[in-house]
Order: sequence, then C-alpha cells, then structure tokens
Amino acid sequence: MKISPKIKQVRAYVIKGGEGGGGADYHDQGEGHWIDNHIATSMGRYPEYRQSRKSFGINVLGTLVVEIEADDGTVGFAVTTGGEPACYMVEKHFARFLEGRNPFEYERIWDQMYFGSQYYGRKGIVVNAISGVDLALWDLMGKLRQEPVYHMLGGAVRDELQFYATGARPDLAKEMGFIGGKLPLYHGPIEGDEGLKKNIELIADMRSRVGEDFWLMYDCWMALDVNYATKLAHKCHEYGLKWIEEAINPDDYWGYQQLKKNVPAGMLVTTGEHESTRWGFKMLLEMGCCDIIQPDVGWCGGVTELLKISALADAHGALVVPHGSSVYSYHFVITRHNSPFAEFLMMAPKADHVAPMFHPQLLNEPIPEKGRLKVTALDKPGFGVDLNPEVKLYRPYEH
Ligand SMILES: C[C@H](O)[C@H](O)CC(=O)C(=O)O
Ligand SMILES: [Mg+2]
Repeated sequence: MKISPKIKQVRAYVIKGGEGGGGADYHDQGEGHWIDNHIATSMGRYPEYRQSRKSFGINVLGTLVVEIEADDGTVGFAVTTGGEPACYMVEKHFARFLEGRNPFEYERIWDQMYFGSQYYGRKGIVVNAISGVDLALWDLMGKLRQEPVYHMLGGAVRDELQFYATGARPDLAKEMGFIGGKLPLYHGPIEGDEGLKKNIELIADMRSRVGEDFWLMYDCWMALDVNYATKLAHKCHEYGLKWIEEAINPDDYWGYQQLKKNVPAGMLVTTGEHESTRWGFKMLLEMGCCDIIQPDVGWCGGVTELLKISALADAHGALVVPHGSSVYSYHFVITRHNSPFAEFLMMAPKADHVAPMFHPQLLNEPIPEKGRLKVTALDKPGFGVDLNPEVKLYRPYEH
C-alpha cells in the first residue's frame, strides 16, 4: 500500500495591492468597469450608495489565498474571497484540523471545520474560508495523484463545457459564441416606474439585437421585493426572459416560494450564489423556491459540500449551474448531468472580449473559445492553475 504524505502546513494570504485587484474578489475592479455601474442592490435605497457597489464596500474583503503543503513538498492552493478575516479563521482555527493529517481525509476535515466553527459560522465568510481550504485540499490531492480534480469527481460526462456570459453586452456575447447573456439589473424598486421602464427598455433593446433564440436573463443581485420581481418577470416575458436571478433577499425562502408561483409559465427562477451548505440548499429545494440553484464553489463549502448539494438538487429535479468561480466550477460542471452548462463572468471592463475570470491572480486559467471549453483543457494535476508569482502575497496571521 502506498503511504500518502501528511499535511505539513496550512497558510493563508491576502493579495497585497488594494483597490482594483480583481481576481477571486471579482467586484474589486478599476473605475468605469461595467460591474460597478449603477447596478440595483438593496443598498440602492440610500442615494449615496446607488451608483457604485464599491461605495458601500462590495470589495472590502479582498481575495483569500490558501496554500496547503504536504511533507513531500507538494503544495495545493486555492483562491476565493474572504480577505484578512478569513485568513484569521484559516490560520488560527481550521489549520489544526489539517496539519499532521492525511490529505485524502477530506470528509473528516470538512466536517471538523464546519462543526468546529458552527457556534459562530454556518454561512457567509466562515464558509468562504472553509471553501478556500477545501479547494486547496482538492488541488493538493490532484497534485499528489497527478490527476485533474474532475477525474477524482467521477470523470467527465461530456466532451466540452458550454457557457453563457454575464455582463453588460449580451449582444457581443452572442457574437463571441456564448449560448446566452445575463444582464445585471440596473434599476431597483426605489427608482419607481421610471426605473422599471428603463429595465424593460434594455431587455427589449437586447432582444432586438440578439434575435429570438439567444437566451437573455436578468441578475437582480438581491435587490427586489416579491411584487417588483413579479411585475418585472411579467413585463420581461414578452421579450423572452429565460430566467430571473437572485431577485430577493437570500434569507427570504418564503418570498422565493411565492415568486416561483408568480412568474409566467416557462420562466425560470434561479438563486443560491449567496447560499451555503447542504442545509441552506435544502431549504431552497424542499420549499420549491427555484428551478436552478447557483452555488458558488468558493463560497458554498467547496467541492466536498457541492457534491452533496448537487445530489440533493438532482433528487429534486433541479439543475446546478454554479456561480462564476472559474476552474473550481469547470472541474465540477463537466462531471454532472444536472449541470448542463456553466457561467462565464465577463471581466473585460466593457464586456467586449473574453478575459480570464480570476486574472491576474491565476496563471494558465482556461477560457472559453466560441463559448466552449474542451475537457482536455482541464487535463492537468489538481485544478490545473498556478498562482501568478507577480501578484504579491501578504500573510497577516501565523500559527
Ligand atoms: C452581475 C451581478 O450583479 C454580480 O456582480 C455577479 C453575479 O451575481 C453573477 O455572476 O451571477
Ligand atoms: Mg448572480
């Protein structure tokens, strides 16, 4: 029997450099980027926070980088959001559940991180930190086995991934070969009928540019109430809106249940990028809140937890289309029949060309060509990406 190396050390870093760092904290972009241009949020009720999400601190956390080193010198790593607070949790709390252990014991490690922090965690930044550790562990396992993560998840169920694009220009996304385009919703309920009219005019304009069959979706980033979302859904139906995403507060499962009943027949309700763990998704699925769940692999508990969330969704007949998360999502989506396509977040400031999602933090990050990515692009050990050595790391805590 081959004896596996043991985990020697866990380290957590933030990226030095501040504003506009991009990467895993993908909202941390420079001035003029589409992702920070008057997008509807629940903070929009305060005029001073309506124009820019950075103004209320959407990029305040920054990226978390987790490295896990085995005693043979192999290092697995992952990036997600969480910044310094997540570094503290990883170094001061979670590292104890890994160091000295066999890295292939990912179930026990996950369980101990989750239940060891249950009294202050369960969601949000704590689960971001758990996700970062879990993804770094899968990267390490892949490197130790010299296998891509998707092999360890059961292997590919298709030869390539197909993507829809999220960004300000679905019309350009269509030209680039994507199967659909998801627009941010720009105007929330506080902007009244005039804002609603502008939302409708935009979808009408995009429909006229992309023709009948191209998917168009609206991402509402938790900004609406059930009444507004219902009205928006019905008005957009005429323009073939495929789904309405994250329309209301993620804690309002009852609101989603109602919205799902209210939307026009055939329109899908999607949500879940700010939901965590099998228990959070159990609420969405058992209460019939949505048609597609959208866990973010870097936020929901990592790959170990996504396996459970996905099995639960499959049993409920729901699709799993992870939110963003680049390679961490690709290695999962390629292995599951109930994840038939993936999201690509357009990180180019004007959404006019394909740019790597987690640039500049990752090297060798695969990107879609003509809206597709061959599984062979994932054929490297672990998640198949490297940390860009030019990006300066800072380790705020040690243990
Ligand atoms: C565009 C959205 O407001 C958000 O920035 C990204 C997102 O929710 C998604 O990609 O989905
Ligand atoms: Mg979204």
